Amino acid sequence: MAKAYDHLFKLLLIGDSGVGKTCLIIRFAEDNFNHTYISTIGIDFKIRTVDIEGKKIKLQVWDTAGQERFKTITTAYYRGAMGIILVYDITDEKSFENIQNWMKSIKENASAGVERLLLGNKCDMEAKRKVQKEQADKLAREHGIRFFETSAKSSMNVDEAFSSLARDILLKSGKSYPEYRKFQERRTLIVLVSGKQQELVLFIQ
Ligand SMILES: Nc1nc2c(ncn2[C@@H]2O[C@H](COP(=O)(O)OP(=O)(O)OP(=O)(O)O)[C@@H](O)[C@H]2O)c(=O)[nH]1
Repeated sequence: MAKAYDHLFKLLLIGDSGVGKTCLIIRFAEDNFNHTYISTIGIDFKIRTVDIEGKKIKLQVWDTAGQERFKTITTAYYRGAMGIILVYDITDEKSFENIQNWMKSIKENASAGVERLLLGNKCDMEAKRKVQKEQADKLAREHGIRFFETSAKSSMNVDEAFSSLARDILLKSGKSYPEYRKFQERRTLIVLVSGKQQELVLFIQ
């Protein structure tokens, strides 16, 4: 039987508790929204397949708990992610300041070369805005990553954000390893060669 997708990309959402990570994933995967706040315990994932550049991309989107007490569990999932979405809440300045710490956590725990994306969520709450778009634009430019303001409630920019990350991963994998495009999945392992850390990339058919 033919495979239902051409590529499988694993994405991960991180950011402070309550910024809307779960709601963004539910909006993206199920086109739904709920006002009730149930804090994520540990980790969970949802799946949606999207069409990008004529390819079927299956996105496995992992949702992490923002609470500090789950940090050991959640950082263990960074290594397997090909794309990491950093989320803050535009009405919560602290969640924006903490993006620097989440960036640090990526550096310490994720694979080198992981694609990153910055999202300022809850942009439907303009009256309560605390973080200006220009501040986040500047931060994203400093880190060389894309930035969107989103609303899981109104669905503004949600599909666009996930698709742009998937497109960047697709382009990157095609550029770096053009002869391996036909393979379905890419896994990166960190191995020690003569005491030095090296990336070993496996292509799975
Ligand atoms: N107005 C508005 N509210 C939102 C939006 N996204 C999420 N919320 C609300 O914010 C609260 C927290 O959302 P969650 O998605 O559970 O937050 P989280 O980041 O997953 O939180 P943790 O699981 O604790 O890390 C809920 O009450 C949501 O209804 C949005 O775009 N706009």
